Amino acid sequence: MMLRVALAWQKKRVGRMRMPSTAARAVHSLKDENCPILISPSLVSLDLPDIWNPNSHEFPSAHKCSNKQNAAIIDGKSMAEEIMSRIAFEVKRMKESIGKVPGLAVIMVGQRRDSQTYVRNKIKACEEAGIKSMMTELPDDCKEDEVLNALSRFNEDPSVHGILVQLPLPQHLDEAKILDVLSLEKDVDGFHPLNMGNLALRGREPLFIPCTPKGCIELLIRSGVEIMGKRAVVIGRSNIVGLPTSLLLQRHHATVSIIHAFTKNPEQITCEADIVITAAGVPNLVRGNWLKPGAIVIDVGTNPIEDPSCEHGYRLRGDVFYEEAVRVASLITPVPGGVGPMTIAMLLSNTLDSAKRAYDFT
Ligand SMILES: NC(=O)C1=CN([C@@H]2O[C@H](COP(=O)(O)OP(=O)(O)OC[C@H]3O[C@@H](n4cnc5c(N)ncnc54)[C@H](OP(=O)(O)O)[C@@H]3O)[C@@H](O)[C@H]2O)C=CC1
Ligand SMILES: Nc1nc(=O)c2c([nH]1)NC[C@@H]1CN(c3ccc(C(=O)N[C@@H](CCC(=O)O)C(=O)O)cc3)C=[N+]21
Repeated sequence: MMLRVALAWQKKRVGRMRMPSTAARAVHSLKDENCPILISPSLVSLDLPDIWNPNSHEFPSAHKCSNKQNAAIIDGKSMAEEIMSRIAFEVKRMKESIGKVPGLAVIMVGQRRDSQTYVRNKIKACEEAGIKSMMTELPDDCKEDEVLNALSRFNEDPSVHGILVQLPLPQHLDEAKILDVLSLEKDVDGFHPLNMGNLALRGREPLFIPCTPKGCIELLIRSGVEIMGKRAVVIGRSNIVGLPTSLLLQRHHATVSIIHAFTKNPEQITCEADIVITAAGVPNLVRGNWLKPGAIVIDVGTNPIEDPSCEHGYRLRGDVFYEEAVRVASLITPVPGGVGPMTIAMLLSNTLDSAKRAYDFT
């Protein structure tokens, strides 16, 4: 039987037809609620692991490989919707109380189709939450100075609280130089070297945690998974996903192994993991026999596979061979509908936090 891990109240929402968006719809129902938007604890509290004890996910002891689907599906889409509703509520409260709303600026260079889709999704999510969004689009062959100028304008604009430079940038642009210029206080992606460094250093706290890793942790915690003491494997070590995910898992006291393109026998390492987070960009890389029975699998991979029968001529596939993995794992995220929507929710959450910090609004 397929189980869906989602929040029960989501199904009970009323007034679906009248409100324009999911986020706006739930604003009314949240008026009296006073709980935090995200469940993951702040990094400061992680220095005191014994005070934090979430409900623990039970790992099945028996080997459960069969033809049946065993894993519960982590419903990232509805978890993200729930978070977005709370963000929309907070944005409304901010607007009513100080007459300001958070602002997110996006810089996009070039015409990559996947980047256009992601950016469009992010801007739509901002609209739904009442966050102001701005976008600068530059041509593929633009000069580095044009990007830096756009960045400086957003750095200085007090109505902008978050800046996102959509990656990857075209080859001729120096990504490191551009990210260095991004104001630390507006780095809602968490990619600035100081934010990344502070994520890595014990006793320090970054201003922002990168959205995809933060979304992965939030998915785990919302699904009742205890991370502390678990063996985790991260596949991929990129600056935007793999590396910060492994750092964040360590902050949560997991024992972390990192697999990359030069790792020998990755399946032997993955087989020992309680939690597997994949971000390799290789469709179907992780087969069912790479997984320990009962493992928890978070699939970040979002890989387009040509398919003329689909609306856009392609469909999305994760890094995990889903049909096999679902028979071995105990919990798994789908693609689409898993990490992707959560990444966007975390971006909006970081932008809201940034605006609250800028206006000293609690
Ligand atoms: N859902 C979401 O929110 C997001 C999804 N993504 C998706 O996640 C995936 C990864 O993205 P990103 O981190 O930017 O990708 P990168 O290409 O920057 O990094 C890929 C990483 O995977 C490693 N790798 C590549 N092939 C293999 C292999 N065969 N075995 C083991 N490791 C391998 C690489 O190793 P090495 O370092 O040795 O080269 C590298 O560290 C993509 O599918 C992307 O679309 C990305 C961001 C957000
Ligand atoms: N500065 C920067 N920050 C990023 O966070 C960043 C980036 N650059 N470059 C590219 C990657 C990729 N990424 C995704 C975001 C949402 C989905 C997402 O919403 N996916 C949907 C499907 C979307 C679709 O249908 O195409 C899902 O999985 O359900 C996917 C991928 C953020 N990235």
